[in-house]
Amino acid sequence: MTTSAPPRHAREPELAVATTALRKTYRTRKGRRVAVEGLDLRVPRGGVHGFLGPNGSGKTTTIRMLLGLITPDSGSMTLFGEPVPARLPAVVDRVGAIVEQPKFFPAFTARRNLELLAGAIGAPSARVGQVLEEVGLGERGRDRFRSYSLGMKQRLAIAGTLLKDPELLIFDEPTNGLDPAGIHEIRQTMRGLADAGRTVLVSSHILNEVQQVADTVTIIGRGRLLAEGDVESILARGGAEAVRVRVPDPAAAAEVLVAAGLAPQPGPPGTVLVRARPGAGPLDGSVVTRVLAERGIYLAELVWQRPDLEEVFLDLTAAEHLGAGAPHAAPPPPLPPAAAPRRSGGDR
Ligand SMILES: Nc1ncnc2c1ncn2[C@@H]1O[C@H](COP(=O)(O)OP(=O)(O)OP(=O)(O)O)[C@@H](O)[C@H]1O
Repeated sequence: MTTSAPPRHAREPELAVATTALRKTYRTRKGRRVAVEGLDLRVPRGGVHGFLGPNGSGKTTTIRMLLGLITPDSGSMTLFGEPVPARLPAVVDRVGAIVEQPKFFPAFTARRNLELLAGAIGAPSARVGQVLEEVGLGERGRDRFRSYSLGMKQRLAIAGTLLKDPELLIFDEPTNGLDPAGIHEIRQTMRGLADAGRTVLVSSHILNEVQQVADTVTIIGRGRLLAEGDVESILARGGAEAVRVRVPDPAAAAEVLVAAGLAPQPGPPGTVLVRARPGAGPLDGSVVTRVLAERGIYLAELVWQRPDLEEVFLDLTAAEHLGAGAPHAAPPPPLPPAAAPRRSGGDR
């Protein structure tokens, strides 16, 4: 840890989590492997913050450093404006985390498992019923753990993190191994926790999965920051919207569209994807229909396609490889001040 200069975020208590120039390398047989490289992470208080990046991009390493489980090589970190790990004992009760799967006794009921956990961590046993309700397991608390679905097991793990009533929850890949129904349950649970005023920091390598529930996100690649901000503005940076048109002869349609100054690409069979040329302003769907109709090509279907976070990530990493959009050369737009914009509703 650097100690010379005070960390830039140390007095930003509106941020639940902040890291500055965080770096971590691991010693391997082939030398040092950089896991996290100069990472600035800023998680506003309130809402769901997606911490996104492909496998091996440094998410778990960052989370483990925040929780004091491993030590950074350099850089600084704060939780609620308090420098960690130095002040971790002062803030640890405000943080609940799932980094590895907690162990529960299969033959005991969910309620009994949580009572044992509460006793072990010094949480009041009266919280057990409340946290079961909070994760939607109030009706199933008397069932044995082994009878639970994977989604319910994961919700029970989340219930365990709530026993001390923390303000910040950190979940590392909580939907790994879950089926769509389980993923839906966890998303709804995270949304509910955020809507109740908590901050949820959730990591995932499936960007689009978190896109549906996150208010703000940080996207990393190879340990470096690629983008941060609210989901809408990151999607807006992700390149032009496109329309997908279904036509009898996609090749003929593509020629017409090129001649009209548009940028067609092959789409799924029988379709063409059309984007505006870079710098040509937003795409106008009526122009697409008109230029094709003028040449006797009539659309069977026109569908707007918005970029998603996966596409934004691919664009960002492609730009990085070309050296055009190196992550620190063009800093991302700042996060909105204080709490992230809230979205109402459950699963999205
Ligand atoms: N204990 C370790 N020793 C050596 N290298 C490690 C160790 N832990 C992680 N790494 C390496 O550090 C890099 C970042 O790993 P990390 O687990 O933090 O990424 P991640 O984004 O959480 O990935 P995943 O989604 O697969 O968990 C990877 O290249 C990984 O192989």
